[in-house]
Amino acid sequence: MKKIILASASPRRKDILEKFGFPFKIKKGNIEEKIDAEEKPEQIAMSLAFEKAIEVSKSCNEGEIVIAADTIVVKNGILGKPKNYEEAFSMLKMLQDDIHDVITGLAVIEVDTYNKFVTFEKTKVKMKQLTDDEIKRYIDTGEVWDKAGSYGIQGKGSALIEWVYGDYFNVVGLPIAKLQSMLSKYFDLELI
Ligand SMILES: Cc1cn([C@H]2C[C@H](O)[C@@H](COP(=O)(O)OP(=O)(O)OP(=O)(O)O)O2)c(=O)[nH]c1=O
Repeated sequence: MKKIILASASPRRKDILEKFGFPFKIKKGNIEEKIDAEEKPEQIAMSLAFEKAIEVSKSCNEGEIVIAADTIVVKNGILGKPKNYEEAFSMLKMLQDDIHDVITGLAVIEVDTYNKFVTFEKTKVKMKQLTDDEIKRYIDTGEVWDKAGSYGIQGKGSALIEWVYGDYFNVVGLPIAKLQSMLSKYFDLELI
């Protein structure tokens, strides 16, 4: 019986995968998320997801399948997690009243065969117009810190979003429909 290892410390990725009742374990690797500004955003998200999966697969056992993901927000460059208040403010100021892309890189590695698959999903998100005061009040909710682009669509950040075009779960951090297809097609693993 194959076992899924989710190479992630993100509670959101865990929540999404847990819905299926398929048993899995969590193992978090420790990679430094370096971004090469020369590369395309899709490539960056895939490389980071792949590095996370490789790192964790080194300490995995036979029969295990490692899943990793990396989510970035793209608008005039790549927006990761904010390091401080000013960064969170300037990200939200840039995102408000406009459309941006959320890209999640997804990597799956089978430990036995070393078969590897890497892909990405892209979702378009329209954030509504926000005053500086609204941005500040949102930062004060405290939910911006561990989120790419400084917002969480699944939390109070839902009130900032006008529309989403594409996979909502991709914005939250795990493109589950794509993952389900990948596991079924290449690893004979059925989530549903
Ligand atoms: C845009 C957006 C991002 N996010 C989150 C998803 C990711 O967890 C996070 C981006 O950081 P990531 O580096 O992708 O992931 P992580 O550090 O949280 O977890 P790990 O590397 O251990 O798997 O931003 C939301 O939760 N909601 C949103 O609306």
